[in-house]
Amino acid sequence: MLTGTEILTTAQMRAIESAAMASGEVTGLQLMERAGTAVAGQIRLRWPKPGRVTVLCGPGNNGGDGYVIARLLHHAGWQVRVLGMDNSPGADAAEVKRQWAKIGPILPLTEAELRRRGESSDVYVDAIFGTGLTRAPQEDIASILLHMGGWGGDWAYYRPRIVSVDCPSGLCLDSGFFLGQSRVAGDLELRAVMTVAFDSPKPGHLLGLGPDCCGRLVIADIGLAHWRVTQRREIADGKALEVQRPAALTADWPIFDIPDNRRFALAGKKQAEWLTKRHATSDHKFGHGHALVLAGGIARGGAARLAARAALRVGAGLVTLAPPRSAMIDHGGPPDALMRRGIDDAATLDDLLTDGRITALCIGPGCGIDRATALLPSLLKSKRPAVLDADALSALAEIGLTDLHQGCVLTPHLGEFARLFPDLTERLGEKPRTGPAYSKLDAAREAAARSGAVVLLKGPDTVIAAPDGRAIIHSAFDVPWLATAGSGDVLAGLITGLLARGLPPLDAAATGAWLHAAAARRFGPGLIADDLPEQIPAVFRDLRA
Ligand SMILES: NC(=O)C1=CN([C@@H]2O[C@H](COP(=O)(O)OP(=O)(O)OC[C@H]3O[C@@H](n4cnc5c(N)ncnc54)[C@H](O)[C@@H]3O)[C@@H](O)[C@H]2O)[C@@H](O)CC1
Ligand SMILES: [K+]
Repeated sequence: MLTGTEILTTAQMRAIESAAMASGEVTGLQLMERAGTAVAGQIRLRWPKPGRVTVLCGPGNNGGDGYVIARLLHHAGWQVRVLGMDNSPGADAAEVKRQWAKIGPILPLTEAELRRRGESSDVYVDAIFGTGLTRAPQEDIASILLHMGGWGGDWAYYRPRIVSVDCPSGLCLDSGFFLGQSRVAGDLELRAVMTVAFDSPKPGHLLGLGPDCCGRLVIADIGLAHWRVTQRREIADGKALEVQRPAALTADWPIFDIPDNRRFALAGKKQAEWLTKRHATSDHKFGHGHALVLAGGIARGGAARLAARAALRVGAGLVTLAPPRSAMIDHGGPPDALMRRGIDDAATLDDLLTDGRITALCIGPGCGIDRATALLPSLLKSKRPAVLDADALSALAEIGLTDLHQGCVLTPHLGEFARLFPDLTERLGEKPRTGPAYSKLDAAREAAARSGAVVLLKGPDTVIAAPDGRAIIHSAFDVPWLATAGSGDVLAGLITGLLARGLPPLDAAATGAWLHAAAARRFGPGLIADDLPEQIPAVFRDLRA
């Protein structure tokens, strides 16, 4: 598989930091100095004219970064006010706290102090909690965070400039949820205009409420790459994660600014590029695969035709639409490039699947649950790569997961996922109280391991997981207009077309998700699902340019 950008859990990040410090080549204090320097540098880049800044420092090393930032901004001419805690932090944070104390006072970290009249600031640096958050904030800190959360709801046209160090405090960086708060967005999550995190993105920057609350995400290199590479082989579960991001960057949505100008490789995008350039092993249409899309009865044609059209557009050599014979007339609409074949029952499907040139199947969109239930056993028995979507997922919830195989891609939204994996959904719905909180990534991985299939769990934060533990996060919070009727049918068709062309299931799912969002991004608001397949040629053309 082509590699994308690695993301690290908080435990993995700690392991890398420990390895770096144990090597004797770098100290914790140096890392803290680099982290603080990166944040102060980003603040000065964004707001070159020194102003008034309040730095809120928590009890641990995140707070330590805050004291470094306070000192550096002070030396750069900013008027700095520091709010901190009366605790004994670790040696590194204690040292930078001492250094700050020689420059200025440390006022109490309380809501009253934060709100003191006449003390408003141009920028607030949130260095309260980072990767060390283990439980919901309490008392004074909870009320500060709640107060700052109230500064920036969705409809606030002026967001005070909160810059978060590593993450908005209270956010669990493994799950993207705020500990002690509901998983649904409210008005009280702390929303930063910019978050500067270190070395690699964490799952919480990309999942759940993270993308909205982090604001612009800057990943600062603090010199840990060497240990990341060596530790990668040793990371306990050995499972690399990858991340994709929108190609078109929009302000205040996740952006990865890499100080050393490394390019972030995008798993799905790289594969899409490869698809546009690859030399087919054969110029014959069968060299590009043959996808079979099982359709439903009368008046259910649209969904399957959307999927079939997407499979054609993504480059499957042939696509056959297979409704029951009685509904053939209803499925006669465009595109004319589609072939049609009536399939009434499992025996006819068995017959058809003796043709080895059919390289991928799609079942679910507009299929009807009864028909999906009747045809699924034949489809699964054929061991052919297949996308199971919509009605096929409901059917699967009835007949069980036992016959799934590695060539299957399940594409549930959260509701369908709940029918298939009720226990995982229940865990995903619980209020997160302790970190690391159970995440969408955990749920998708468990579902893939349990079912033996690739699971693509939809949403603006789509998670794609394979049974062997590999996982990909595809964040597309910038295209809310993709949530439109029929959009999922198109995604199923894109993945089917890519499977038909021979992509392995995890790659096909990741590339399909990437193309799907890229098509929506290229069209813009006002999109209906019919527009999506029509954008695919333009997306491919852009990739070739
Ligand atoms: N470890 C390192 O080498 C580096 C760490 N860095 C910074 O250090 C941060 C991690 O530091 P820490 O591990 O000290 O953790 P944090 O500073 O994120 O957490 C602070 C401390 O608060 C305690 N705590 C957790 N939840 C709490 C709650 N609800 N109420 C009260 N106390 C709570 C924890 O036990 C922890 O000791 C990173 O996010 C990053 O900002 C950077 O300086 C770069 C280098
Ligand atoms: K923070």
